[in-house]
Amino acid sequence: MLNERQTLTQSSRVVVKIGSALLTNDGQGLDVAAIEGWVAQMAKLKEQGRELLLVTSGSVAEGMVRLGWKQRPKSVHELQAAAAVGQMGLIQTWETAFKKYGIKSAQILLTHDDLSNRKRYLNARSALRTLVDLGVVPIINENDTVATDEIRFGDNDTLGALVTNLLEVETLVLLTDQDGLFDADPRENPKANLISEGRAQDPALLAVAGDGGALGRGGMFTKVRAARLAARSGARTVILGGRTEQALTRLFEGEKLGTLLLPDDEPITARKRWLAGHLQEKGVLVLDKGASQAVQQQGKSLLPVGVKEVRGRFARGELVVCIDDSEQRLAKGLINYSSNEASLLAGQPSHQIERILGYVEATELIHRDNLVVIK
Ligand SMILES: Nc1ncnc2c1ncn2[C@@H]1O[C@H](COP(=O)(O)OP(=O)(O)O)[C@@H](O)[C@H]1O
Ligand SMILES: N[C@@H](CCC(=O)OP(=O)(O)O)C(=O)O
Repeated sequence: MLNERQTLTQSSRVVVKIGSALLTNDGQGLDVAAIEGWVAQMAKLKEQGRELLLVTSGSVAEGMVRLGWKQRPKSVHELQAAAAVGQMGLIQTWETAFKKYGIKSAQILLTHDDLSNRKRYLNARSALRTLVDLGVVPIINENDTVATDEIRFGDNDTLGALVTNLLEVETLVLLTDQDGLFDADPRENPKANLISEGRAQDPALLAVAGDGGALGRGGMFTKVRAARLAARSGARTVILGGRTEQALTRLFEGEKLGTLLLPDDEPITARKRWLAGHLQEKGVLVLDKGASQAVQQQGKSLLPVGVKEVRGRFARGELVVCIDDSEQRLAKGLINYSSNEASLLAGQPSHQIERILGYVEATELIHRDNLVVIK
């Protein structure tokens, strides 16, 4: 049996989130040398065959420096202005650093709403999946020009967890300016001890996690909360000191660094619960024998050709139930087409989708990653 740290080394898809405190040397402007150091490590992780997504903060902090503002503004419109100015420098710095290793990167700006609205959820998911499949590193930040709550609280930890849920990521790494979660805030109590491992859902952890510093950040509280959210899709979270030499590469070699927060459930169980618990069933698809077997026994995606009937009204991204012709419930999943579109596509081979609808959203009605079999 592998221990938890060894299991970590086998992560094939990883989200690395880097906070403002680290990126900007506590508000002094972007720390380009440090950024180059993390990119060198991420390039190694990629060489090891891992897929990587980066969630980066720092747009507001960098914008403040560029605009000559000494203090983080309070008003949302000024925060948005700072973010818009700073995001330019942030993305340029990352892109230049990744380019040195021949790694392509892409800018993705998201709001939390994008990930709770079902249709936009699927859109964000397929765009990010495509980038990752192409070997591109998505560089994700909040879309601060349209976000108001997020920018006020300055919390990219939650965004990191939502991206983790979105793409079945195994490990979320929250890089920060402390070596991990301590049993008290080390800025206030120098004798505080590092917590090396815990369960994300442990309420005692939230109790010791304090808030952030002068840049108006979420601190450890939002990190533990993010770990809980990530655990909902079975992911583990590591809160890791970004200033420690080669922290990222050493972590994925199995070294006991940072705070590892574990999910209670296996990824599959967690994902099932997530799909089942958070969404209402909006429609029913009646499958023919071939499709029933493919979905239930072979874990395949559901193609339109195997659907005999579509019931109910639903939009792209909503949850539908698949049943066989004796009304037995087989599976449920997030559908790629609305009920009107699905009715037109039922019974048709996938290569006809474009002729019928005029466009192709996906070749399958429900992708197997978004499908959970009912036992
Ligand atoms: N129990 C704790 N253990 C470690 N750090 C803590 C704890 N409670 C509060 N903190 C504070 O959280 C800060 C990190 O959070 P934050 O400033 O939001 O960073 P980031 O920009 O990386 O998200 C640390 O600098 C630390 O002072
Ligand atoms: N999206 C904004 C705010 C995000 C933020 O500050 O988060 P964090 O530093 O990770 O707690 C930014 O890039 O500055």
